[in-house]
Amino acid sequence: MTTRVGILGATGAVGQRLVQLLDPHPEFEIACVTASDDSAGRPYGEAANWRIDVPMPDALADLDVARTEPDAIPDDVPLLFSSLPSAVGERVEPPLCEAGYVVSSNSSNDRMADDVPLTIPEVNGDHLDLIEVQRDSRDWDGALVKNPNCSTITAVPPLAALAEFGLETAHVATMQAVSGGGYSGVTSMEIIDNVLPHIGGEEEKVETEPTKLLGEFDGAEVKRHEVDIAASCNRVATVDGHLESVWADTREDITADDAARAMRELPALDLHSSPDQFIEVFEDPDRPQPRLDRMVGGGMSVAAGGLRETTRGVQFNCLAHNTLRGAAGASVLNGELLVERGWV
Ligand SMILES: NC(=O)C1=CN([C@@H]2O[C@H](COP(=O)(O)OP(=O)(O)OC[C@H]3O[C@@H](n4cnc5c(N)ncnc54)[C@H](OP(=O)(O)O)[C@@H]3O)[C@@H](O)[C@H]2O)C=CC1
Ligand SMILES: N[C@@H](CC(=O)OP(=O)(O)O)C(=O)O
Repeated sequence: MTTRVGILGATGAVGQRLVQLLDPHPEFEIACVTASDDSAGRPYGEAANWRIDVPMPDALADLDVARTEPDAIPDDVPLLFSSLPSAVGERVEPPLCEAGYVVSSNSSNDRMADDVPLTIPEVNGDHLDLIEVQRDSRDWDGALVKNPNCSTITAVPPLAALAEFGLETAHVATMQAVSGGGYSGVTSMEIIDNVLPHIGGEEEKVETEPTKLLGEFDGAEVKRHEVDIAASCNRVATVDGHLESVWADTREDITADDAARAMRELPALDLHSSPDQFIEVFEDPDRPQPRLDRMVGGGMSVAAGGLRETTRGVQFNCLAHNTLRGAAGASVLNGELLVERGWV
């Protein structure tokens, strides 16, 4: 049996990726797409300025875009995937949850709220049980679940693998693709022949979101992990795929081989969008690279490489496709887990 789903912000960069992933999905059926009032009432094929490298699904082109509010969304669509600007998400997601919809959201609003699960299914899928606490405290029939920032999603899986060695601190320097800023986020005059050494708010997210993701849920709250993270976030002239250099310090002695083994052994899940190998570890020191490796595991694996020992731990590079594993794919995976665990 398929679950009817809606996509909020379906005309945007991440929304189009959601359409790409959900249209052929065997467990979900796209029943509703929403966007701003400028797009509402128009067929999706006309409202969406389609820019990804697969054709727009025929079935979507004639579907009318709905307004992004509870009254405009059919009652028999229990699960909504949200890729709205965060200020819009902050305003519209809670009323939708109150109205009974389960919202799997990419947007950064409410990620760090104590009663909102922030999940990467392979790392902390058990945090979904926080929905019980959320429903009690907010008196909602629906639920709000978030996936992390795309740079956070890239660094956290390898760090989760290193947790067994007593992860104490991490320094992260990102090289982020232009698609992370959305279609009109970075102009060609800004980025060609250039690197932009600042992405507003990104460093704070990379420094704080991992403490929640790597934290322990005790049935009532998530006890934050004590890892101390410092980040420097940079925009580079790649289209897709965030590459990051990470220095991780551990309490216990660790070799590069120990780290590679721990990363390779972090289990994948058996969900439709799960890659076979969650972290793909490269031996070749000049991999992973964005153009060559962003599609490992269908764009859903995290790639790591360049592992070497330092005086206090290990250094490595890691990479994930920012609009697949880092955004739309992350939300779809959360949606699959929500259904599997009976929250939808
Ligand atoms: N790009 C990326 O790699 C990542 C993005 N994200 C997050 O995902 C979200 C979407 O990003 P992205 O797709 O790049 O953004 P876009 O600007 O490309 O798309 C925004 C979407 O939201 C809709 N929208 C805008 N304003 C409103 C409104 N007032 N009411 C209802 N709908 C509205 C737009 O509709 P319309 O077309 O009608 O304007 C469009 O569908 C953001 O929160 C972003 O931070 C997260 C991780 C990675
Ligand atoms: N800021 C990220 C993308 C993004 O939208 O992040 P967030 O989901 O935290 O707002 C980037 O530019 O690559």
